Amino acid sequence: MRTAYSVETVRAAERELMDRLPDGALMRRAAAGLAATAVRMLGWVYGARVLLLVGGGDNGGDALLAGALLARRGAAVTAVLLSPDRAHPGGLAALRAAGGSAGPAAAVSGRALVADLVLDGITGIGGSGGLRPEAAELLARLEARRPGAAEPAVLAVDLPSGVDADTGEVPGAAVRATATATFGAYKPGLLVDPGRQRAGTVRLVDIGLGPHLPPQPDLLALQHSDVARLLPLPSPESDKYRRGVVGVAAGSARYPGAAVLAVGGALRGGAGAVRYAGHAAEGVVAAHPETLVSGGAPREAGRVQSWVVGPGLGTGAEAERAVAQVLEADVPVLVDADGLRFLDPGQVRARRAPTLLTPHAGEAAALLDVAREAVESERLVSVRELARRYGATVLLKGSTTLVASGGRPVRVNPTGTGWLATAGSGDVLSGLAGSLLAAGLDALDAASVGAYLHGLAARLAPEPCTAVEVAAALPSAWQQVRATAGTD
Ligand SMILES: NC(=O)C1=CN([C@@H]2O[C@H](COP(=O)(O)OP(=O)(O)OC[C@H]3O[C@@H](n4cnc5c(N)ncnc54)[C@H](OP(=O)(O)O)[C@@H]3O)[C@@H](O)[C@H]2O)[C@@H](O)CC1
Ligand SMILES: Nc1ncnc2c1ncn2[C@@H]1O[C@H](COP(=O)(O)OP(=O)(O)O)[C@@H](O)[C@H]1O
Ligand SMILES: [K+]
Repeated sequence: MRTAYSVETVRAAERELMDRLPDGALMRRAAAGLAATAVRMLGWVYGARVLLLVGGGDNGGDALLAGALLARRGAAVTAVLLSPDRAHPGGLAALRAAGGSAGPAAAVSGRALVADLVLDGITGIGGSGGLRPEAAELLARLEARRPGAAEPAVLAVDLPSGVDADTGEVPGAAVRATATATFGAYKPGLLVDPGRQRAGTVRLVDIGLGPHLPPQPDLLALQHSDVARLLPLPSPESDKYRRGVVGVAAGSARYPGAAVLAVGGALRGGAGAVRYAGHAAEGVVAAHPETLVSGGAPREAGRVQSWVVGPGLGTGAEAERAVAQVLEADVPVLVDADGLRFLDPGQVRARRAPTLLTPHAGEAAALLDVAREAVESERLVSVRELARRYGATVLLKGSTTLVASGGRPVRVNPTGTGWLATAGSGDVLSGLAGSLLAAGLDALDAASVGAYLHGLAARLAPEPCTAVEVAAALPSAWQQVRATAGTD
C-alpha cells in the first residue's frame, strides 16, 4: 500500500523527529537523498552542469545542500536565488565552500541557465498559490531555450513548485519535473492530477519520519498484494447464489451496448450470477448467454445481492422509475451515468445499505452544480464533497480515479491509463464494481478493486483497446494480481 500524508501531518511528524535529532540533521538527510537521486538521473557527476532554483525557505535549503554535495564531486553548480536575502544561510555557505556559485535571478545570464540537470527548490510544502511572477518568469526563461538545445532533466525537491501539496491543484505557473524526490512521505498532490502530471517519476527519500506518522494516511493507493487479499474467491461450499448475484439495470432500446458492456464487466467481477433487467435483453443474451435476463423493471427481476443502475438507461420516466426501484432495495447499489441524473441527496443518505456513485468529471460537476473544469482541477476536494453530500461512497473517474467514503482515507487508483478513455469502458467498470459488491466487498473496496483491475486490464488489452477488449482482459488482470501479489 502506498500512503500519502497532508502537509499538516508531515509537519507534526517532522517536529517530533526534529526534537530528537541534532540541528540540521533532517535537512542533511533530505539533501543526501536528493543528491543521490540527482546522480542517478545524470548518470555521471564530474563536469555535469547543475542549476539550482532556490526559493527563500527550507526547500531552497535542501537544493543548496544537495548542490554542495554535487559540487564536491566535481559538478559545476550554479544557484539562482529568488529571494537572495532569505536564501538558507547554511546551504548557501556550504555551496560556496564546495566551489559552487550563487546569484540573484535578475543577474543570471541566459548562458548560466543552460544545464544538464535543474533542481527545483523554489517552494515545497510551504508554497501556496501559483508561482509568483519572478519565479514564473525564471521558469519561462528556462523553457525558452535556444532552438535545438537539449532539454535539461528537472528534479523537483519534495514536490514540483507551484503544485498544491495537499490537493494536487495547479492554480497557476508550476514546474514540470522529470522526477521528484519527496521526503519522509508522499504528499497527496504527487498522486492526484493535475499535480501528478507535473511530478514525473516520484522517489520517496527515507528521512526517518515513518514512526512519527499516524496509522491513518490522508490518501492511499492499493498495490497488487492489497488487491489480491480483497479478491472474492470461491470456497468448496460455494454455489452461484452464495458467490453473490448482481443485478444490472442498464441499456435501452437506443443504447443496448451499454447493457452488454456492463454485464460483460459484471460477469468478470467475482459474483456467481448476473441478472439483467431492461430493454436490451436480446443483445445481452446474444453477447453473454449465461445472463439471467428479464425484459421488465428491476423490481420484477428476482433476488440480487447488489444492483448496478444507469449505464445507457436514458433519461425518461421509465429510467427514473428503474433508479427509484433500485434505490428502494435494501442491497448495495451502484449508480452510474444516466442514473446519476435522478439522485436526491436526502434519499441516498437515508438508505441503510451502501450506495456507490461513479460519476466522471462532467457528471460530478452536474451533481455539485459547478463547472466541469472546477472538478478536474480540484478532484480531491470534489470527490470528498460528493461523498459528504450524498452520504455515499463516490468513485470519481478520469485521469486520476479517486474513491472517497466517509472519514476513511481517499483511495487513488494507480493503474489508470489514458487508453481507458474509450467509449463504453465506464460501463464495464460499473458492472465490475457492482459484481464485487454482490460478492461481499464493502463499497470502498469494491470501487477501488474494480478501478484497479479495470486499469490493469486496459494495460494488458491490445493497444489501442476497445471497451469489449478491456472486459475480455479482466481475467488476465485478476490472474496477474493473484500471481504477483507479495512481489510488489
Ligand atoms: N517536512 C519535513 O520533514 C522536511 C522538510 N524539508 C524541506 O522543507 C520544505 C518546507 O520548507 P518551508 O517550510 O521553509 O517552506 P518552502 O516549501 O521552502 O516554501 C516557503 C518559501 O517559498 C516562498 N513561497 C511561498 N509560496 C510561493 C509562491 N507561490 N511562489 C513563490 N514563492 C513562494 C515563501 O515566501 P514567503 O511567503 O515567505 O515570502 C518562502 O520563501 C519541504 O518542502 C522540504 O523541502 C527538509 O529539509 C527536511 C524534512
Ligand atoms: N485520461 C484518462 N486516464 C485514465 N483513465 C481515464 C482517462 N479518461 C477516462 N478514463 C477512464 O475511462 C473510463 C471512462 O468512463 P466513462 O467516462 O463513464 O465513459 P463511458 O461512458 O464511455 O463508458 C473511466 O474508468 C475513467 O476513469
Ligand atoms: K520544489
